[in-house]
Amino acid sequence: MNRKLSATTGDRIETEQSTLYFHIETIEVSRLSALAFFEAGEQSFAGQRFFWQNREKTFTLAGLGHAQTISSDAKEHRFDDVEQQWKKLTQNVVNDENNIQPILFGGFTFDTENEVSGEWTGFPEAFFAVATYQLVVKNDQAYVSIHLITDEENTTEALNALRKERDELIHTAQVKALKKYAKPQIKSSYEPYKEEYLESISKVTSLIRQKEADKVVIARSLALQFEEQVTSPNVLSQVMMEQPDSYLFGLEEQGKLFFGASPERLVKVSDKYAYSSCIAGSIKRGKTAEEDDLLGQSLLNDTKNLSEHQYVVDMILQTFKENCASYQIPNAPQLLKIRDIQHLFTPVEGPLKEGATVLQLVKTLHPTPALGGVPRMKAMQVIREYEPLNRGLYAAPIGWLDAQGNGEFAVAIRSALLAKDQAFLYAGGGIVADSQPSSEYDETLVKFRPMLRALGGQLHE
Ligand SMILES: C=C(O[C@H]1C=CC=C(C(=O)O)[C@@H]1O)C(=O)O
Ligand SMILES: [Mg+2]
Repeated sequence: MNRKLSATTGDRIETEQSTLYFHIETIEVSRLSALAFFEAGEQSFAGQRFFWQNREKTFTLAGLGHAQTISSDAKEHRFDDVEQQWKKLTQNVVNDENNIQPILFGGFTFDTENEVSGEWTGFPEAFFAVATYQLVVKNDQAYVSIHLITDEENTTEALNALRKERDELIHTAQVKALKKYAKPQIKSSYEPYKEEYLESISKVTSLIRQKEADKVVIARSLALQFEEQVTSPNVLSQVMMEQPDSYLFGLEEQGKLFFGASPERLVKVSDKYAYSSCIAGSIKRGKTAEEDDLLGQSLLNDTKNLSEHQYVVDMILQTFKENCASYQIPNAPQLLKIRDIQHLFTPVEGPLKEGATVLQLVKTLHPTPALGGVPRMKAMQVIREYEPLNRGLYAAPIGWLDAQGNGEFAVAIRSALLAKDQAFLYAGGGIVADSQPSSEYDETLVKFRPMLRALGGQLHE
């Protein structure tokens, strides 16, 4: 039985031009798979959906349709712009008894100065949405909210139509459940600018040896052509089955799906307490438990990887020192093992100072030296000069926030852009003074694996 939890009569939103009303109605639903709900929107909402699950699998979010979108092309001010627009929209939204409230989900681009055209052309520098139908699954409870933002005062008819559609979506998700998808069939694949990439690693390494920068992350892409168009629920269901220890995300925009399985938290804020993770330095998984352990031990003692890692720790720690009343950080990295790769990992946490918000932390942290480099501005210039790629949303913050100041952003790595019958996969690595082109190339192959497997690719050793 679905239980009605709460409904608002329409919170007023005063803007310069008009008065808007934000209607929210939430029901609790027994048994609902978030991915089946996402799939139920295939007919009516393809292109206007999102999906998110945290690493711990304790919070899952699916959104169908756009009650409102917030986008920004305000360059480096895009973080503030999104924050202000969201504050305005939720100025009168109050918390309901189960702490279910409207969520804003979306992502930022990696670099607003990148003008390389290609698969990302048309994407705004920040793109966020409040779903018309929002599903939140937490503590094993599922909640579906209707969001209606309108300037009409009389909304009885519109709300009734939305309720009817909501019930159909829930019914479809519960009765049909999730399809068993066959893996996509790849017709061909190629590695754009492979030679340029290898050359860029040598050049960037020599720049670093000449002390022009300390560390720069260089990325590349892998392009796939499929036999047929591939759908969003198909790839998300593959990723969900195959990548249990990662953040899972999918965001539809411009007729494409940006999706991935990232191990890396940029920042989480929960009840004014902040968490981040320093993740940099990598080695493959072993074929046996013994080999895996040996590889892990060698990573923990490898000077090149430890130096890649330390730049990230120093920068994130600095941000926590500035924004938190106190902080906690272990004094040596530990191993983070995910299906295809092991990383050096150092968690950081602390209570936020007054006035620090999740989006302000995202703004300050992006890009960490795990994705950009040190010094930040110099590294960005080097990336623009040597990387023939537009990263789009790859390596950038993706996640959600609510009106109460809670939220979580992952770094969108181990990710790909699905464009109908094509996909573009992205991977990079931290270049430091003693980097070698061939081993950096091999590291990107390992980092392509999660998305390549989900997309039906052959995984070579
Ligand atoms: C840039 C990526 O990974 C970063 C995160 C963890 C480890 C990294 C490394 O060891 O190079 C990278 O800094 C990527 O996966 O595309
Ligand atoms: Mg590396």
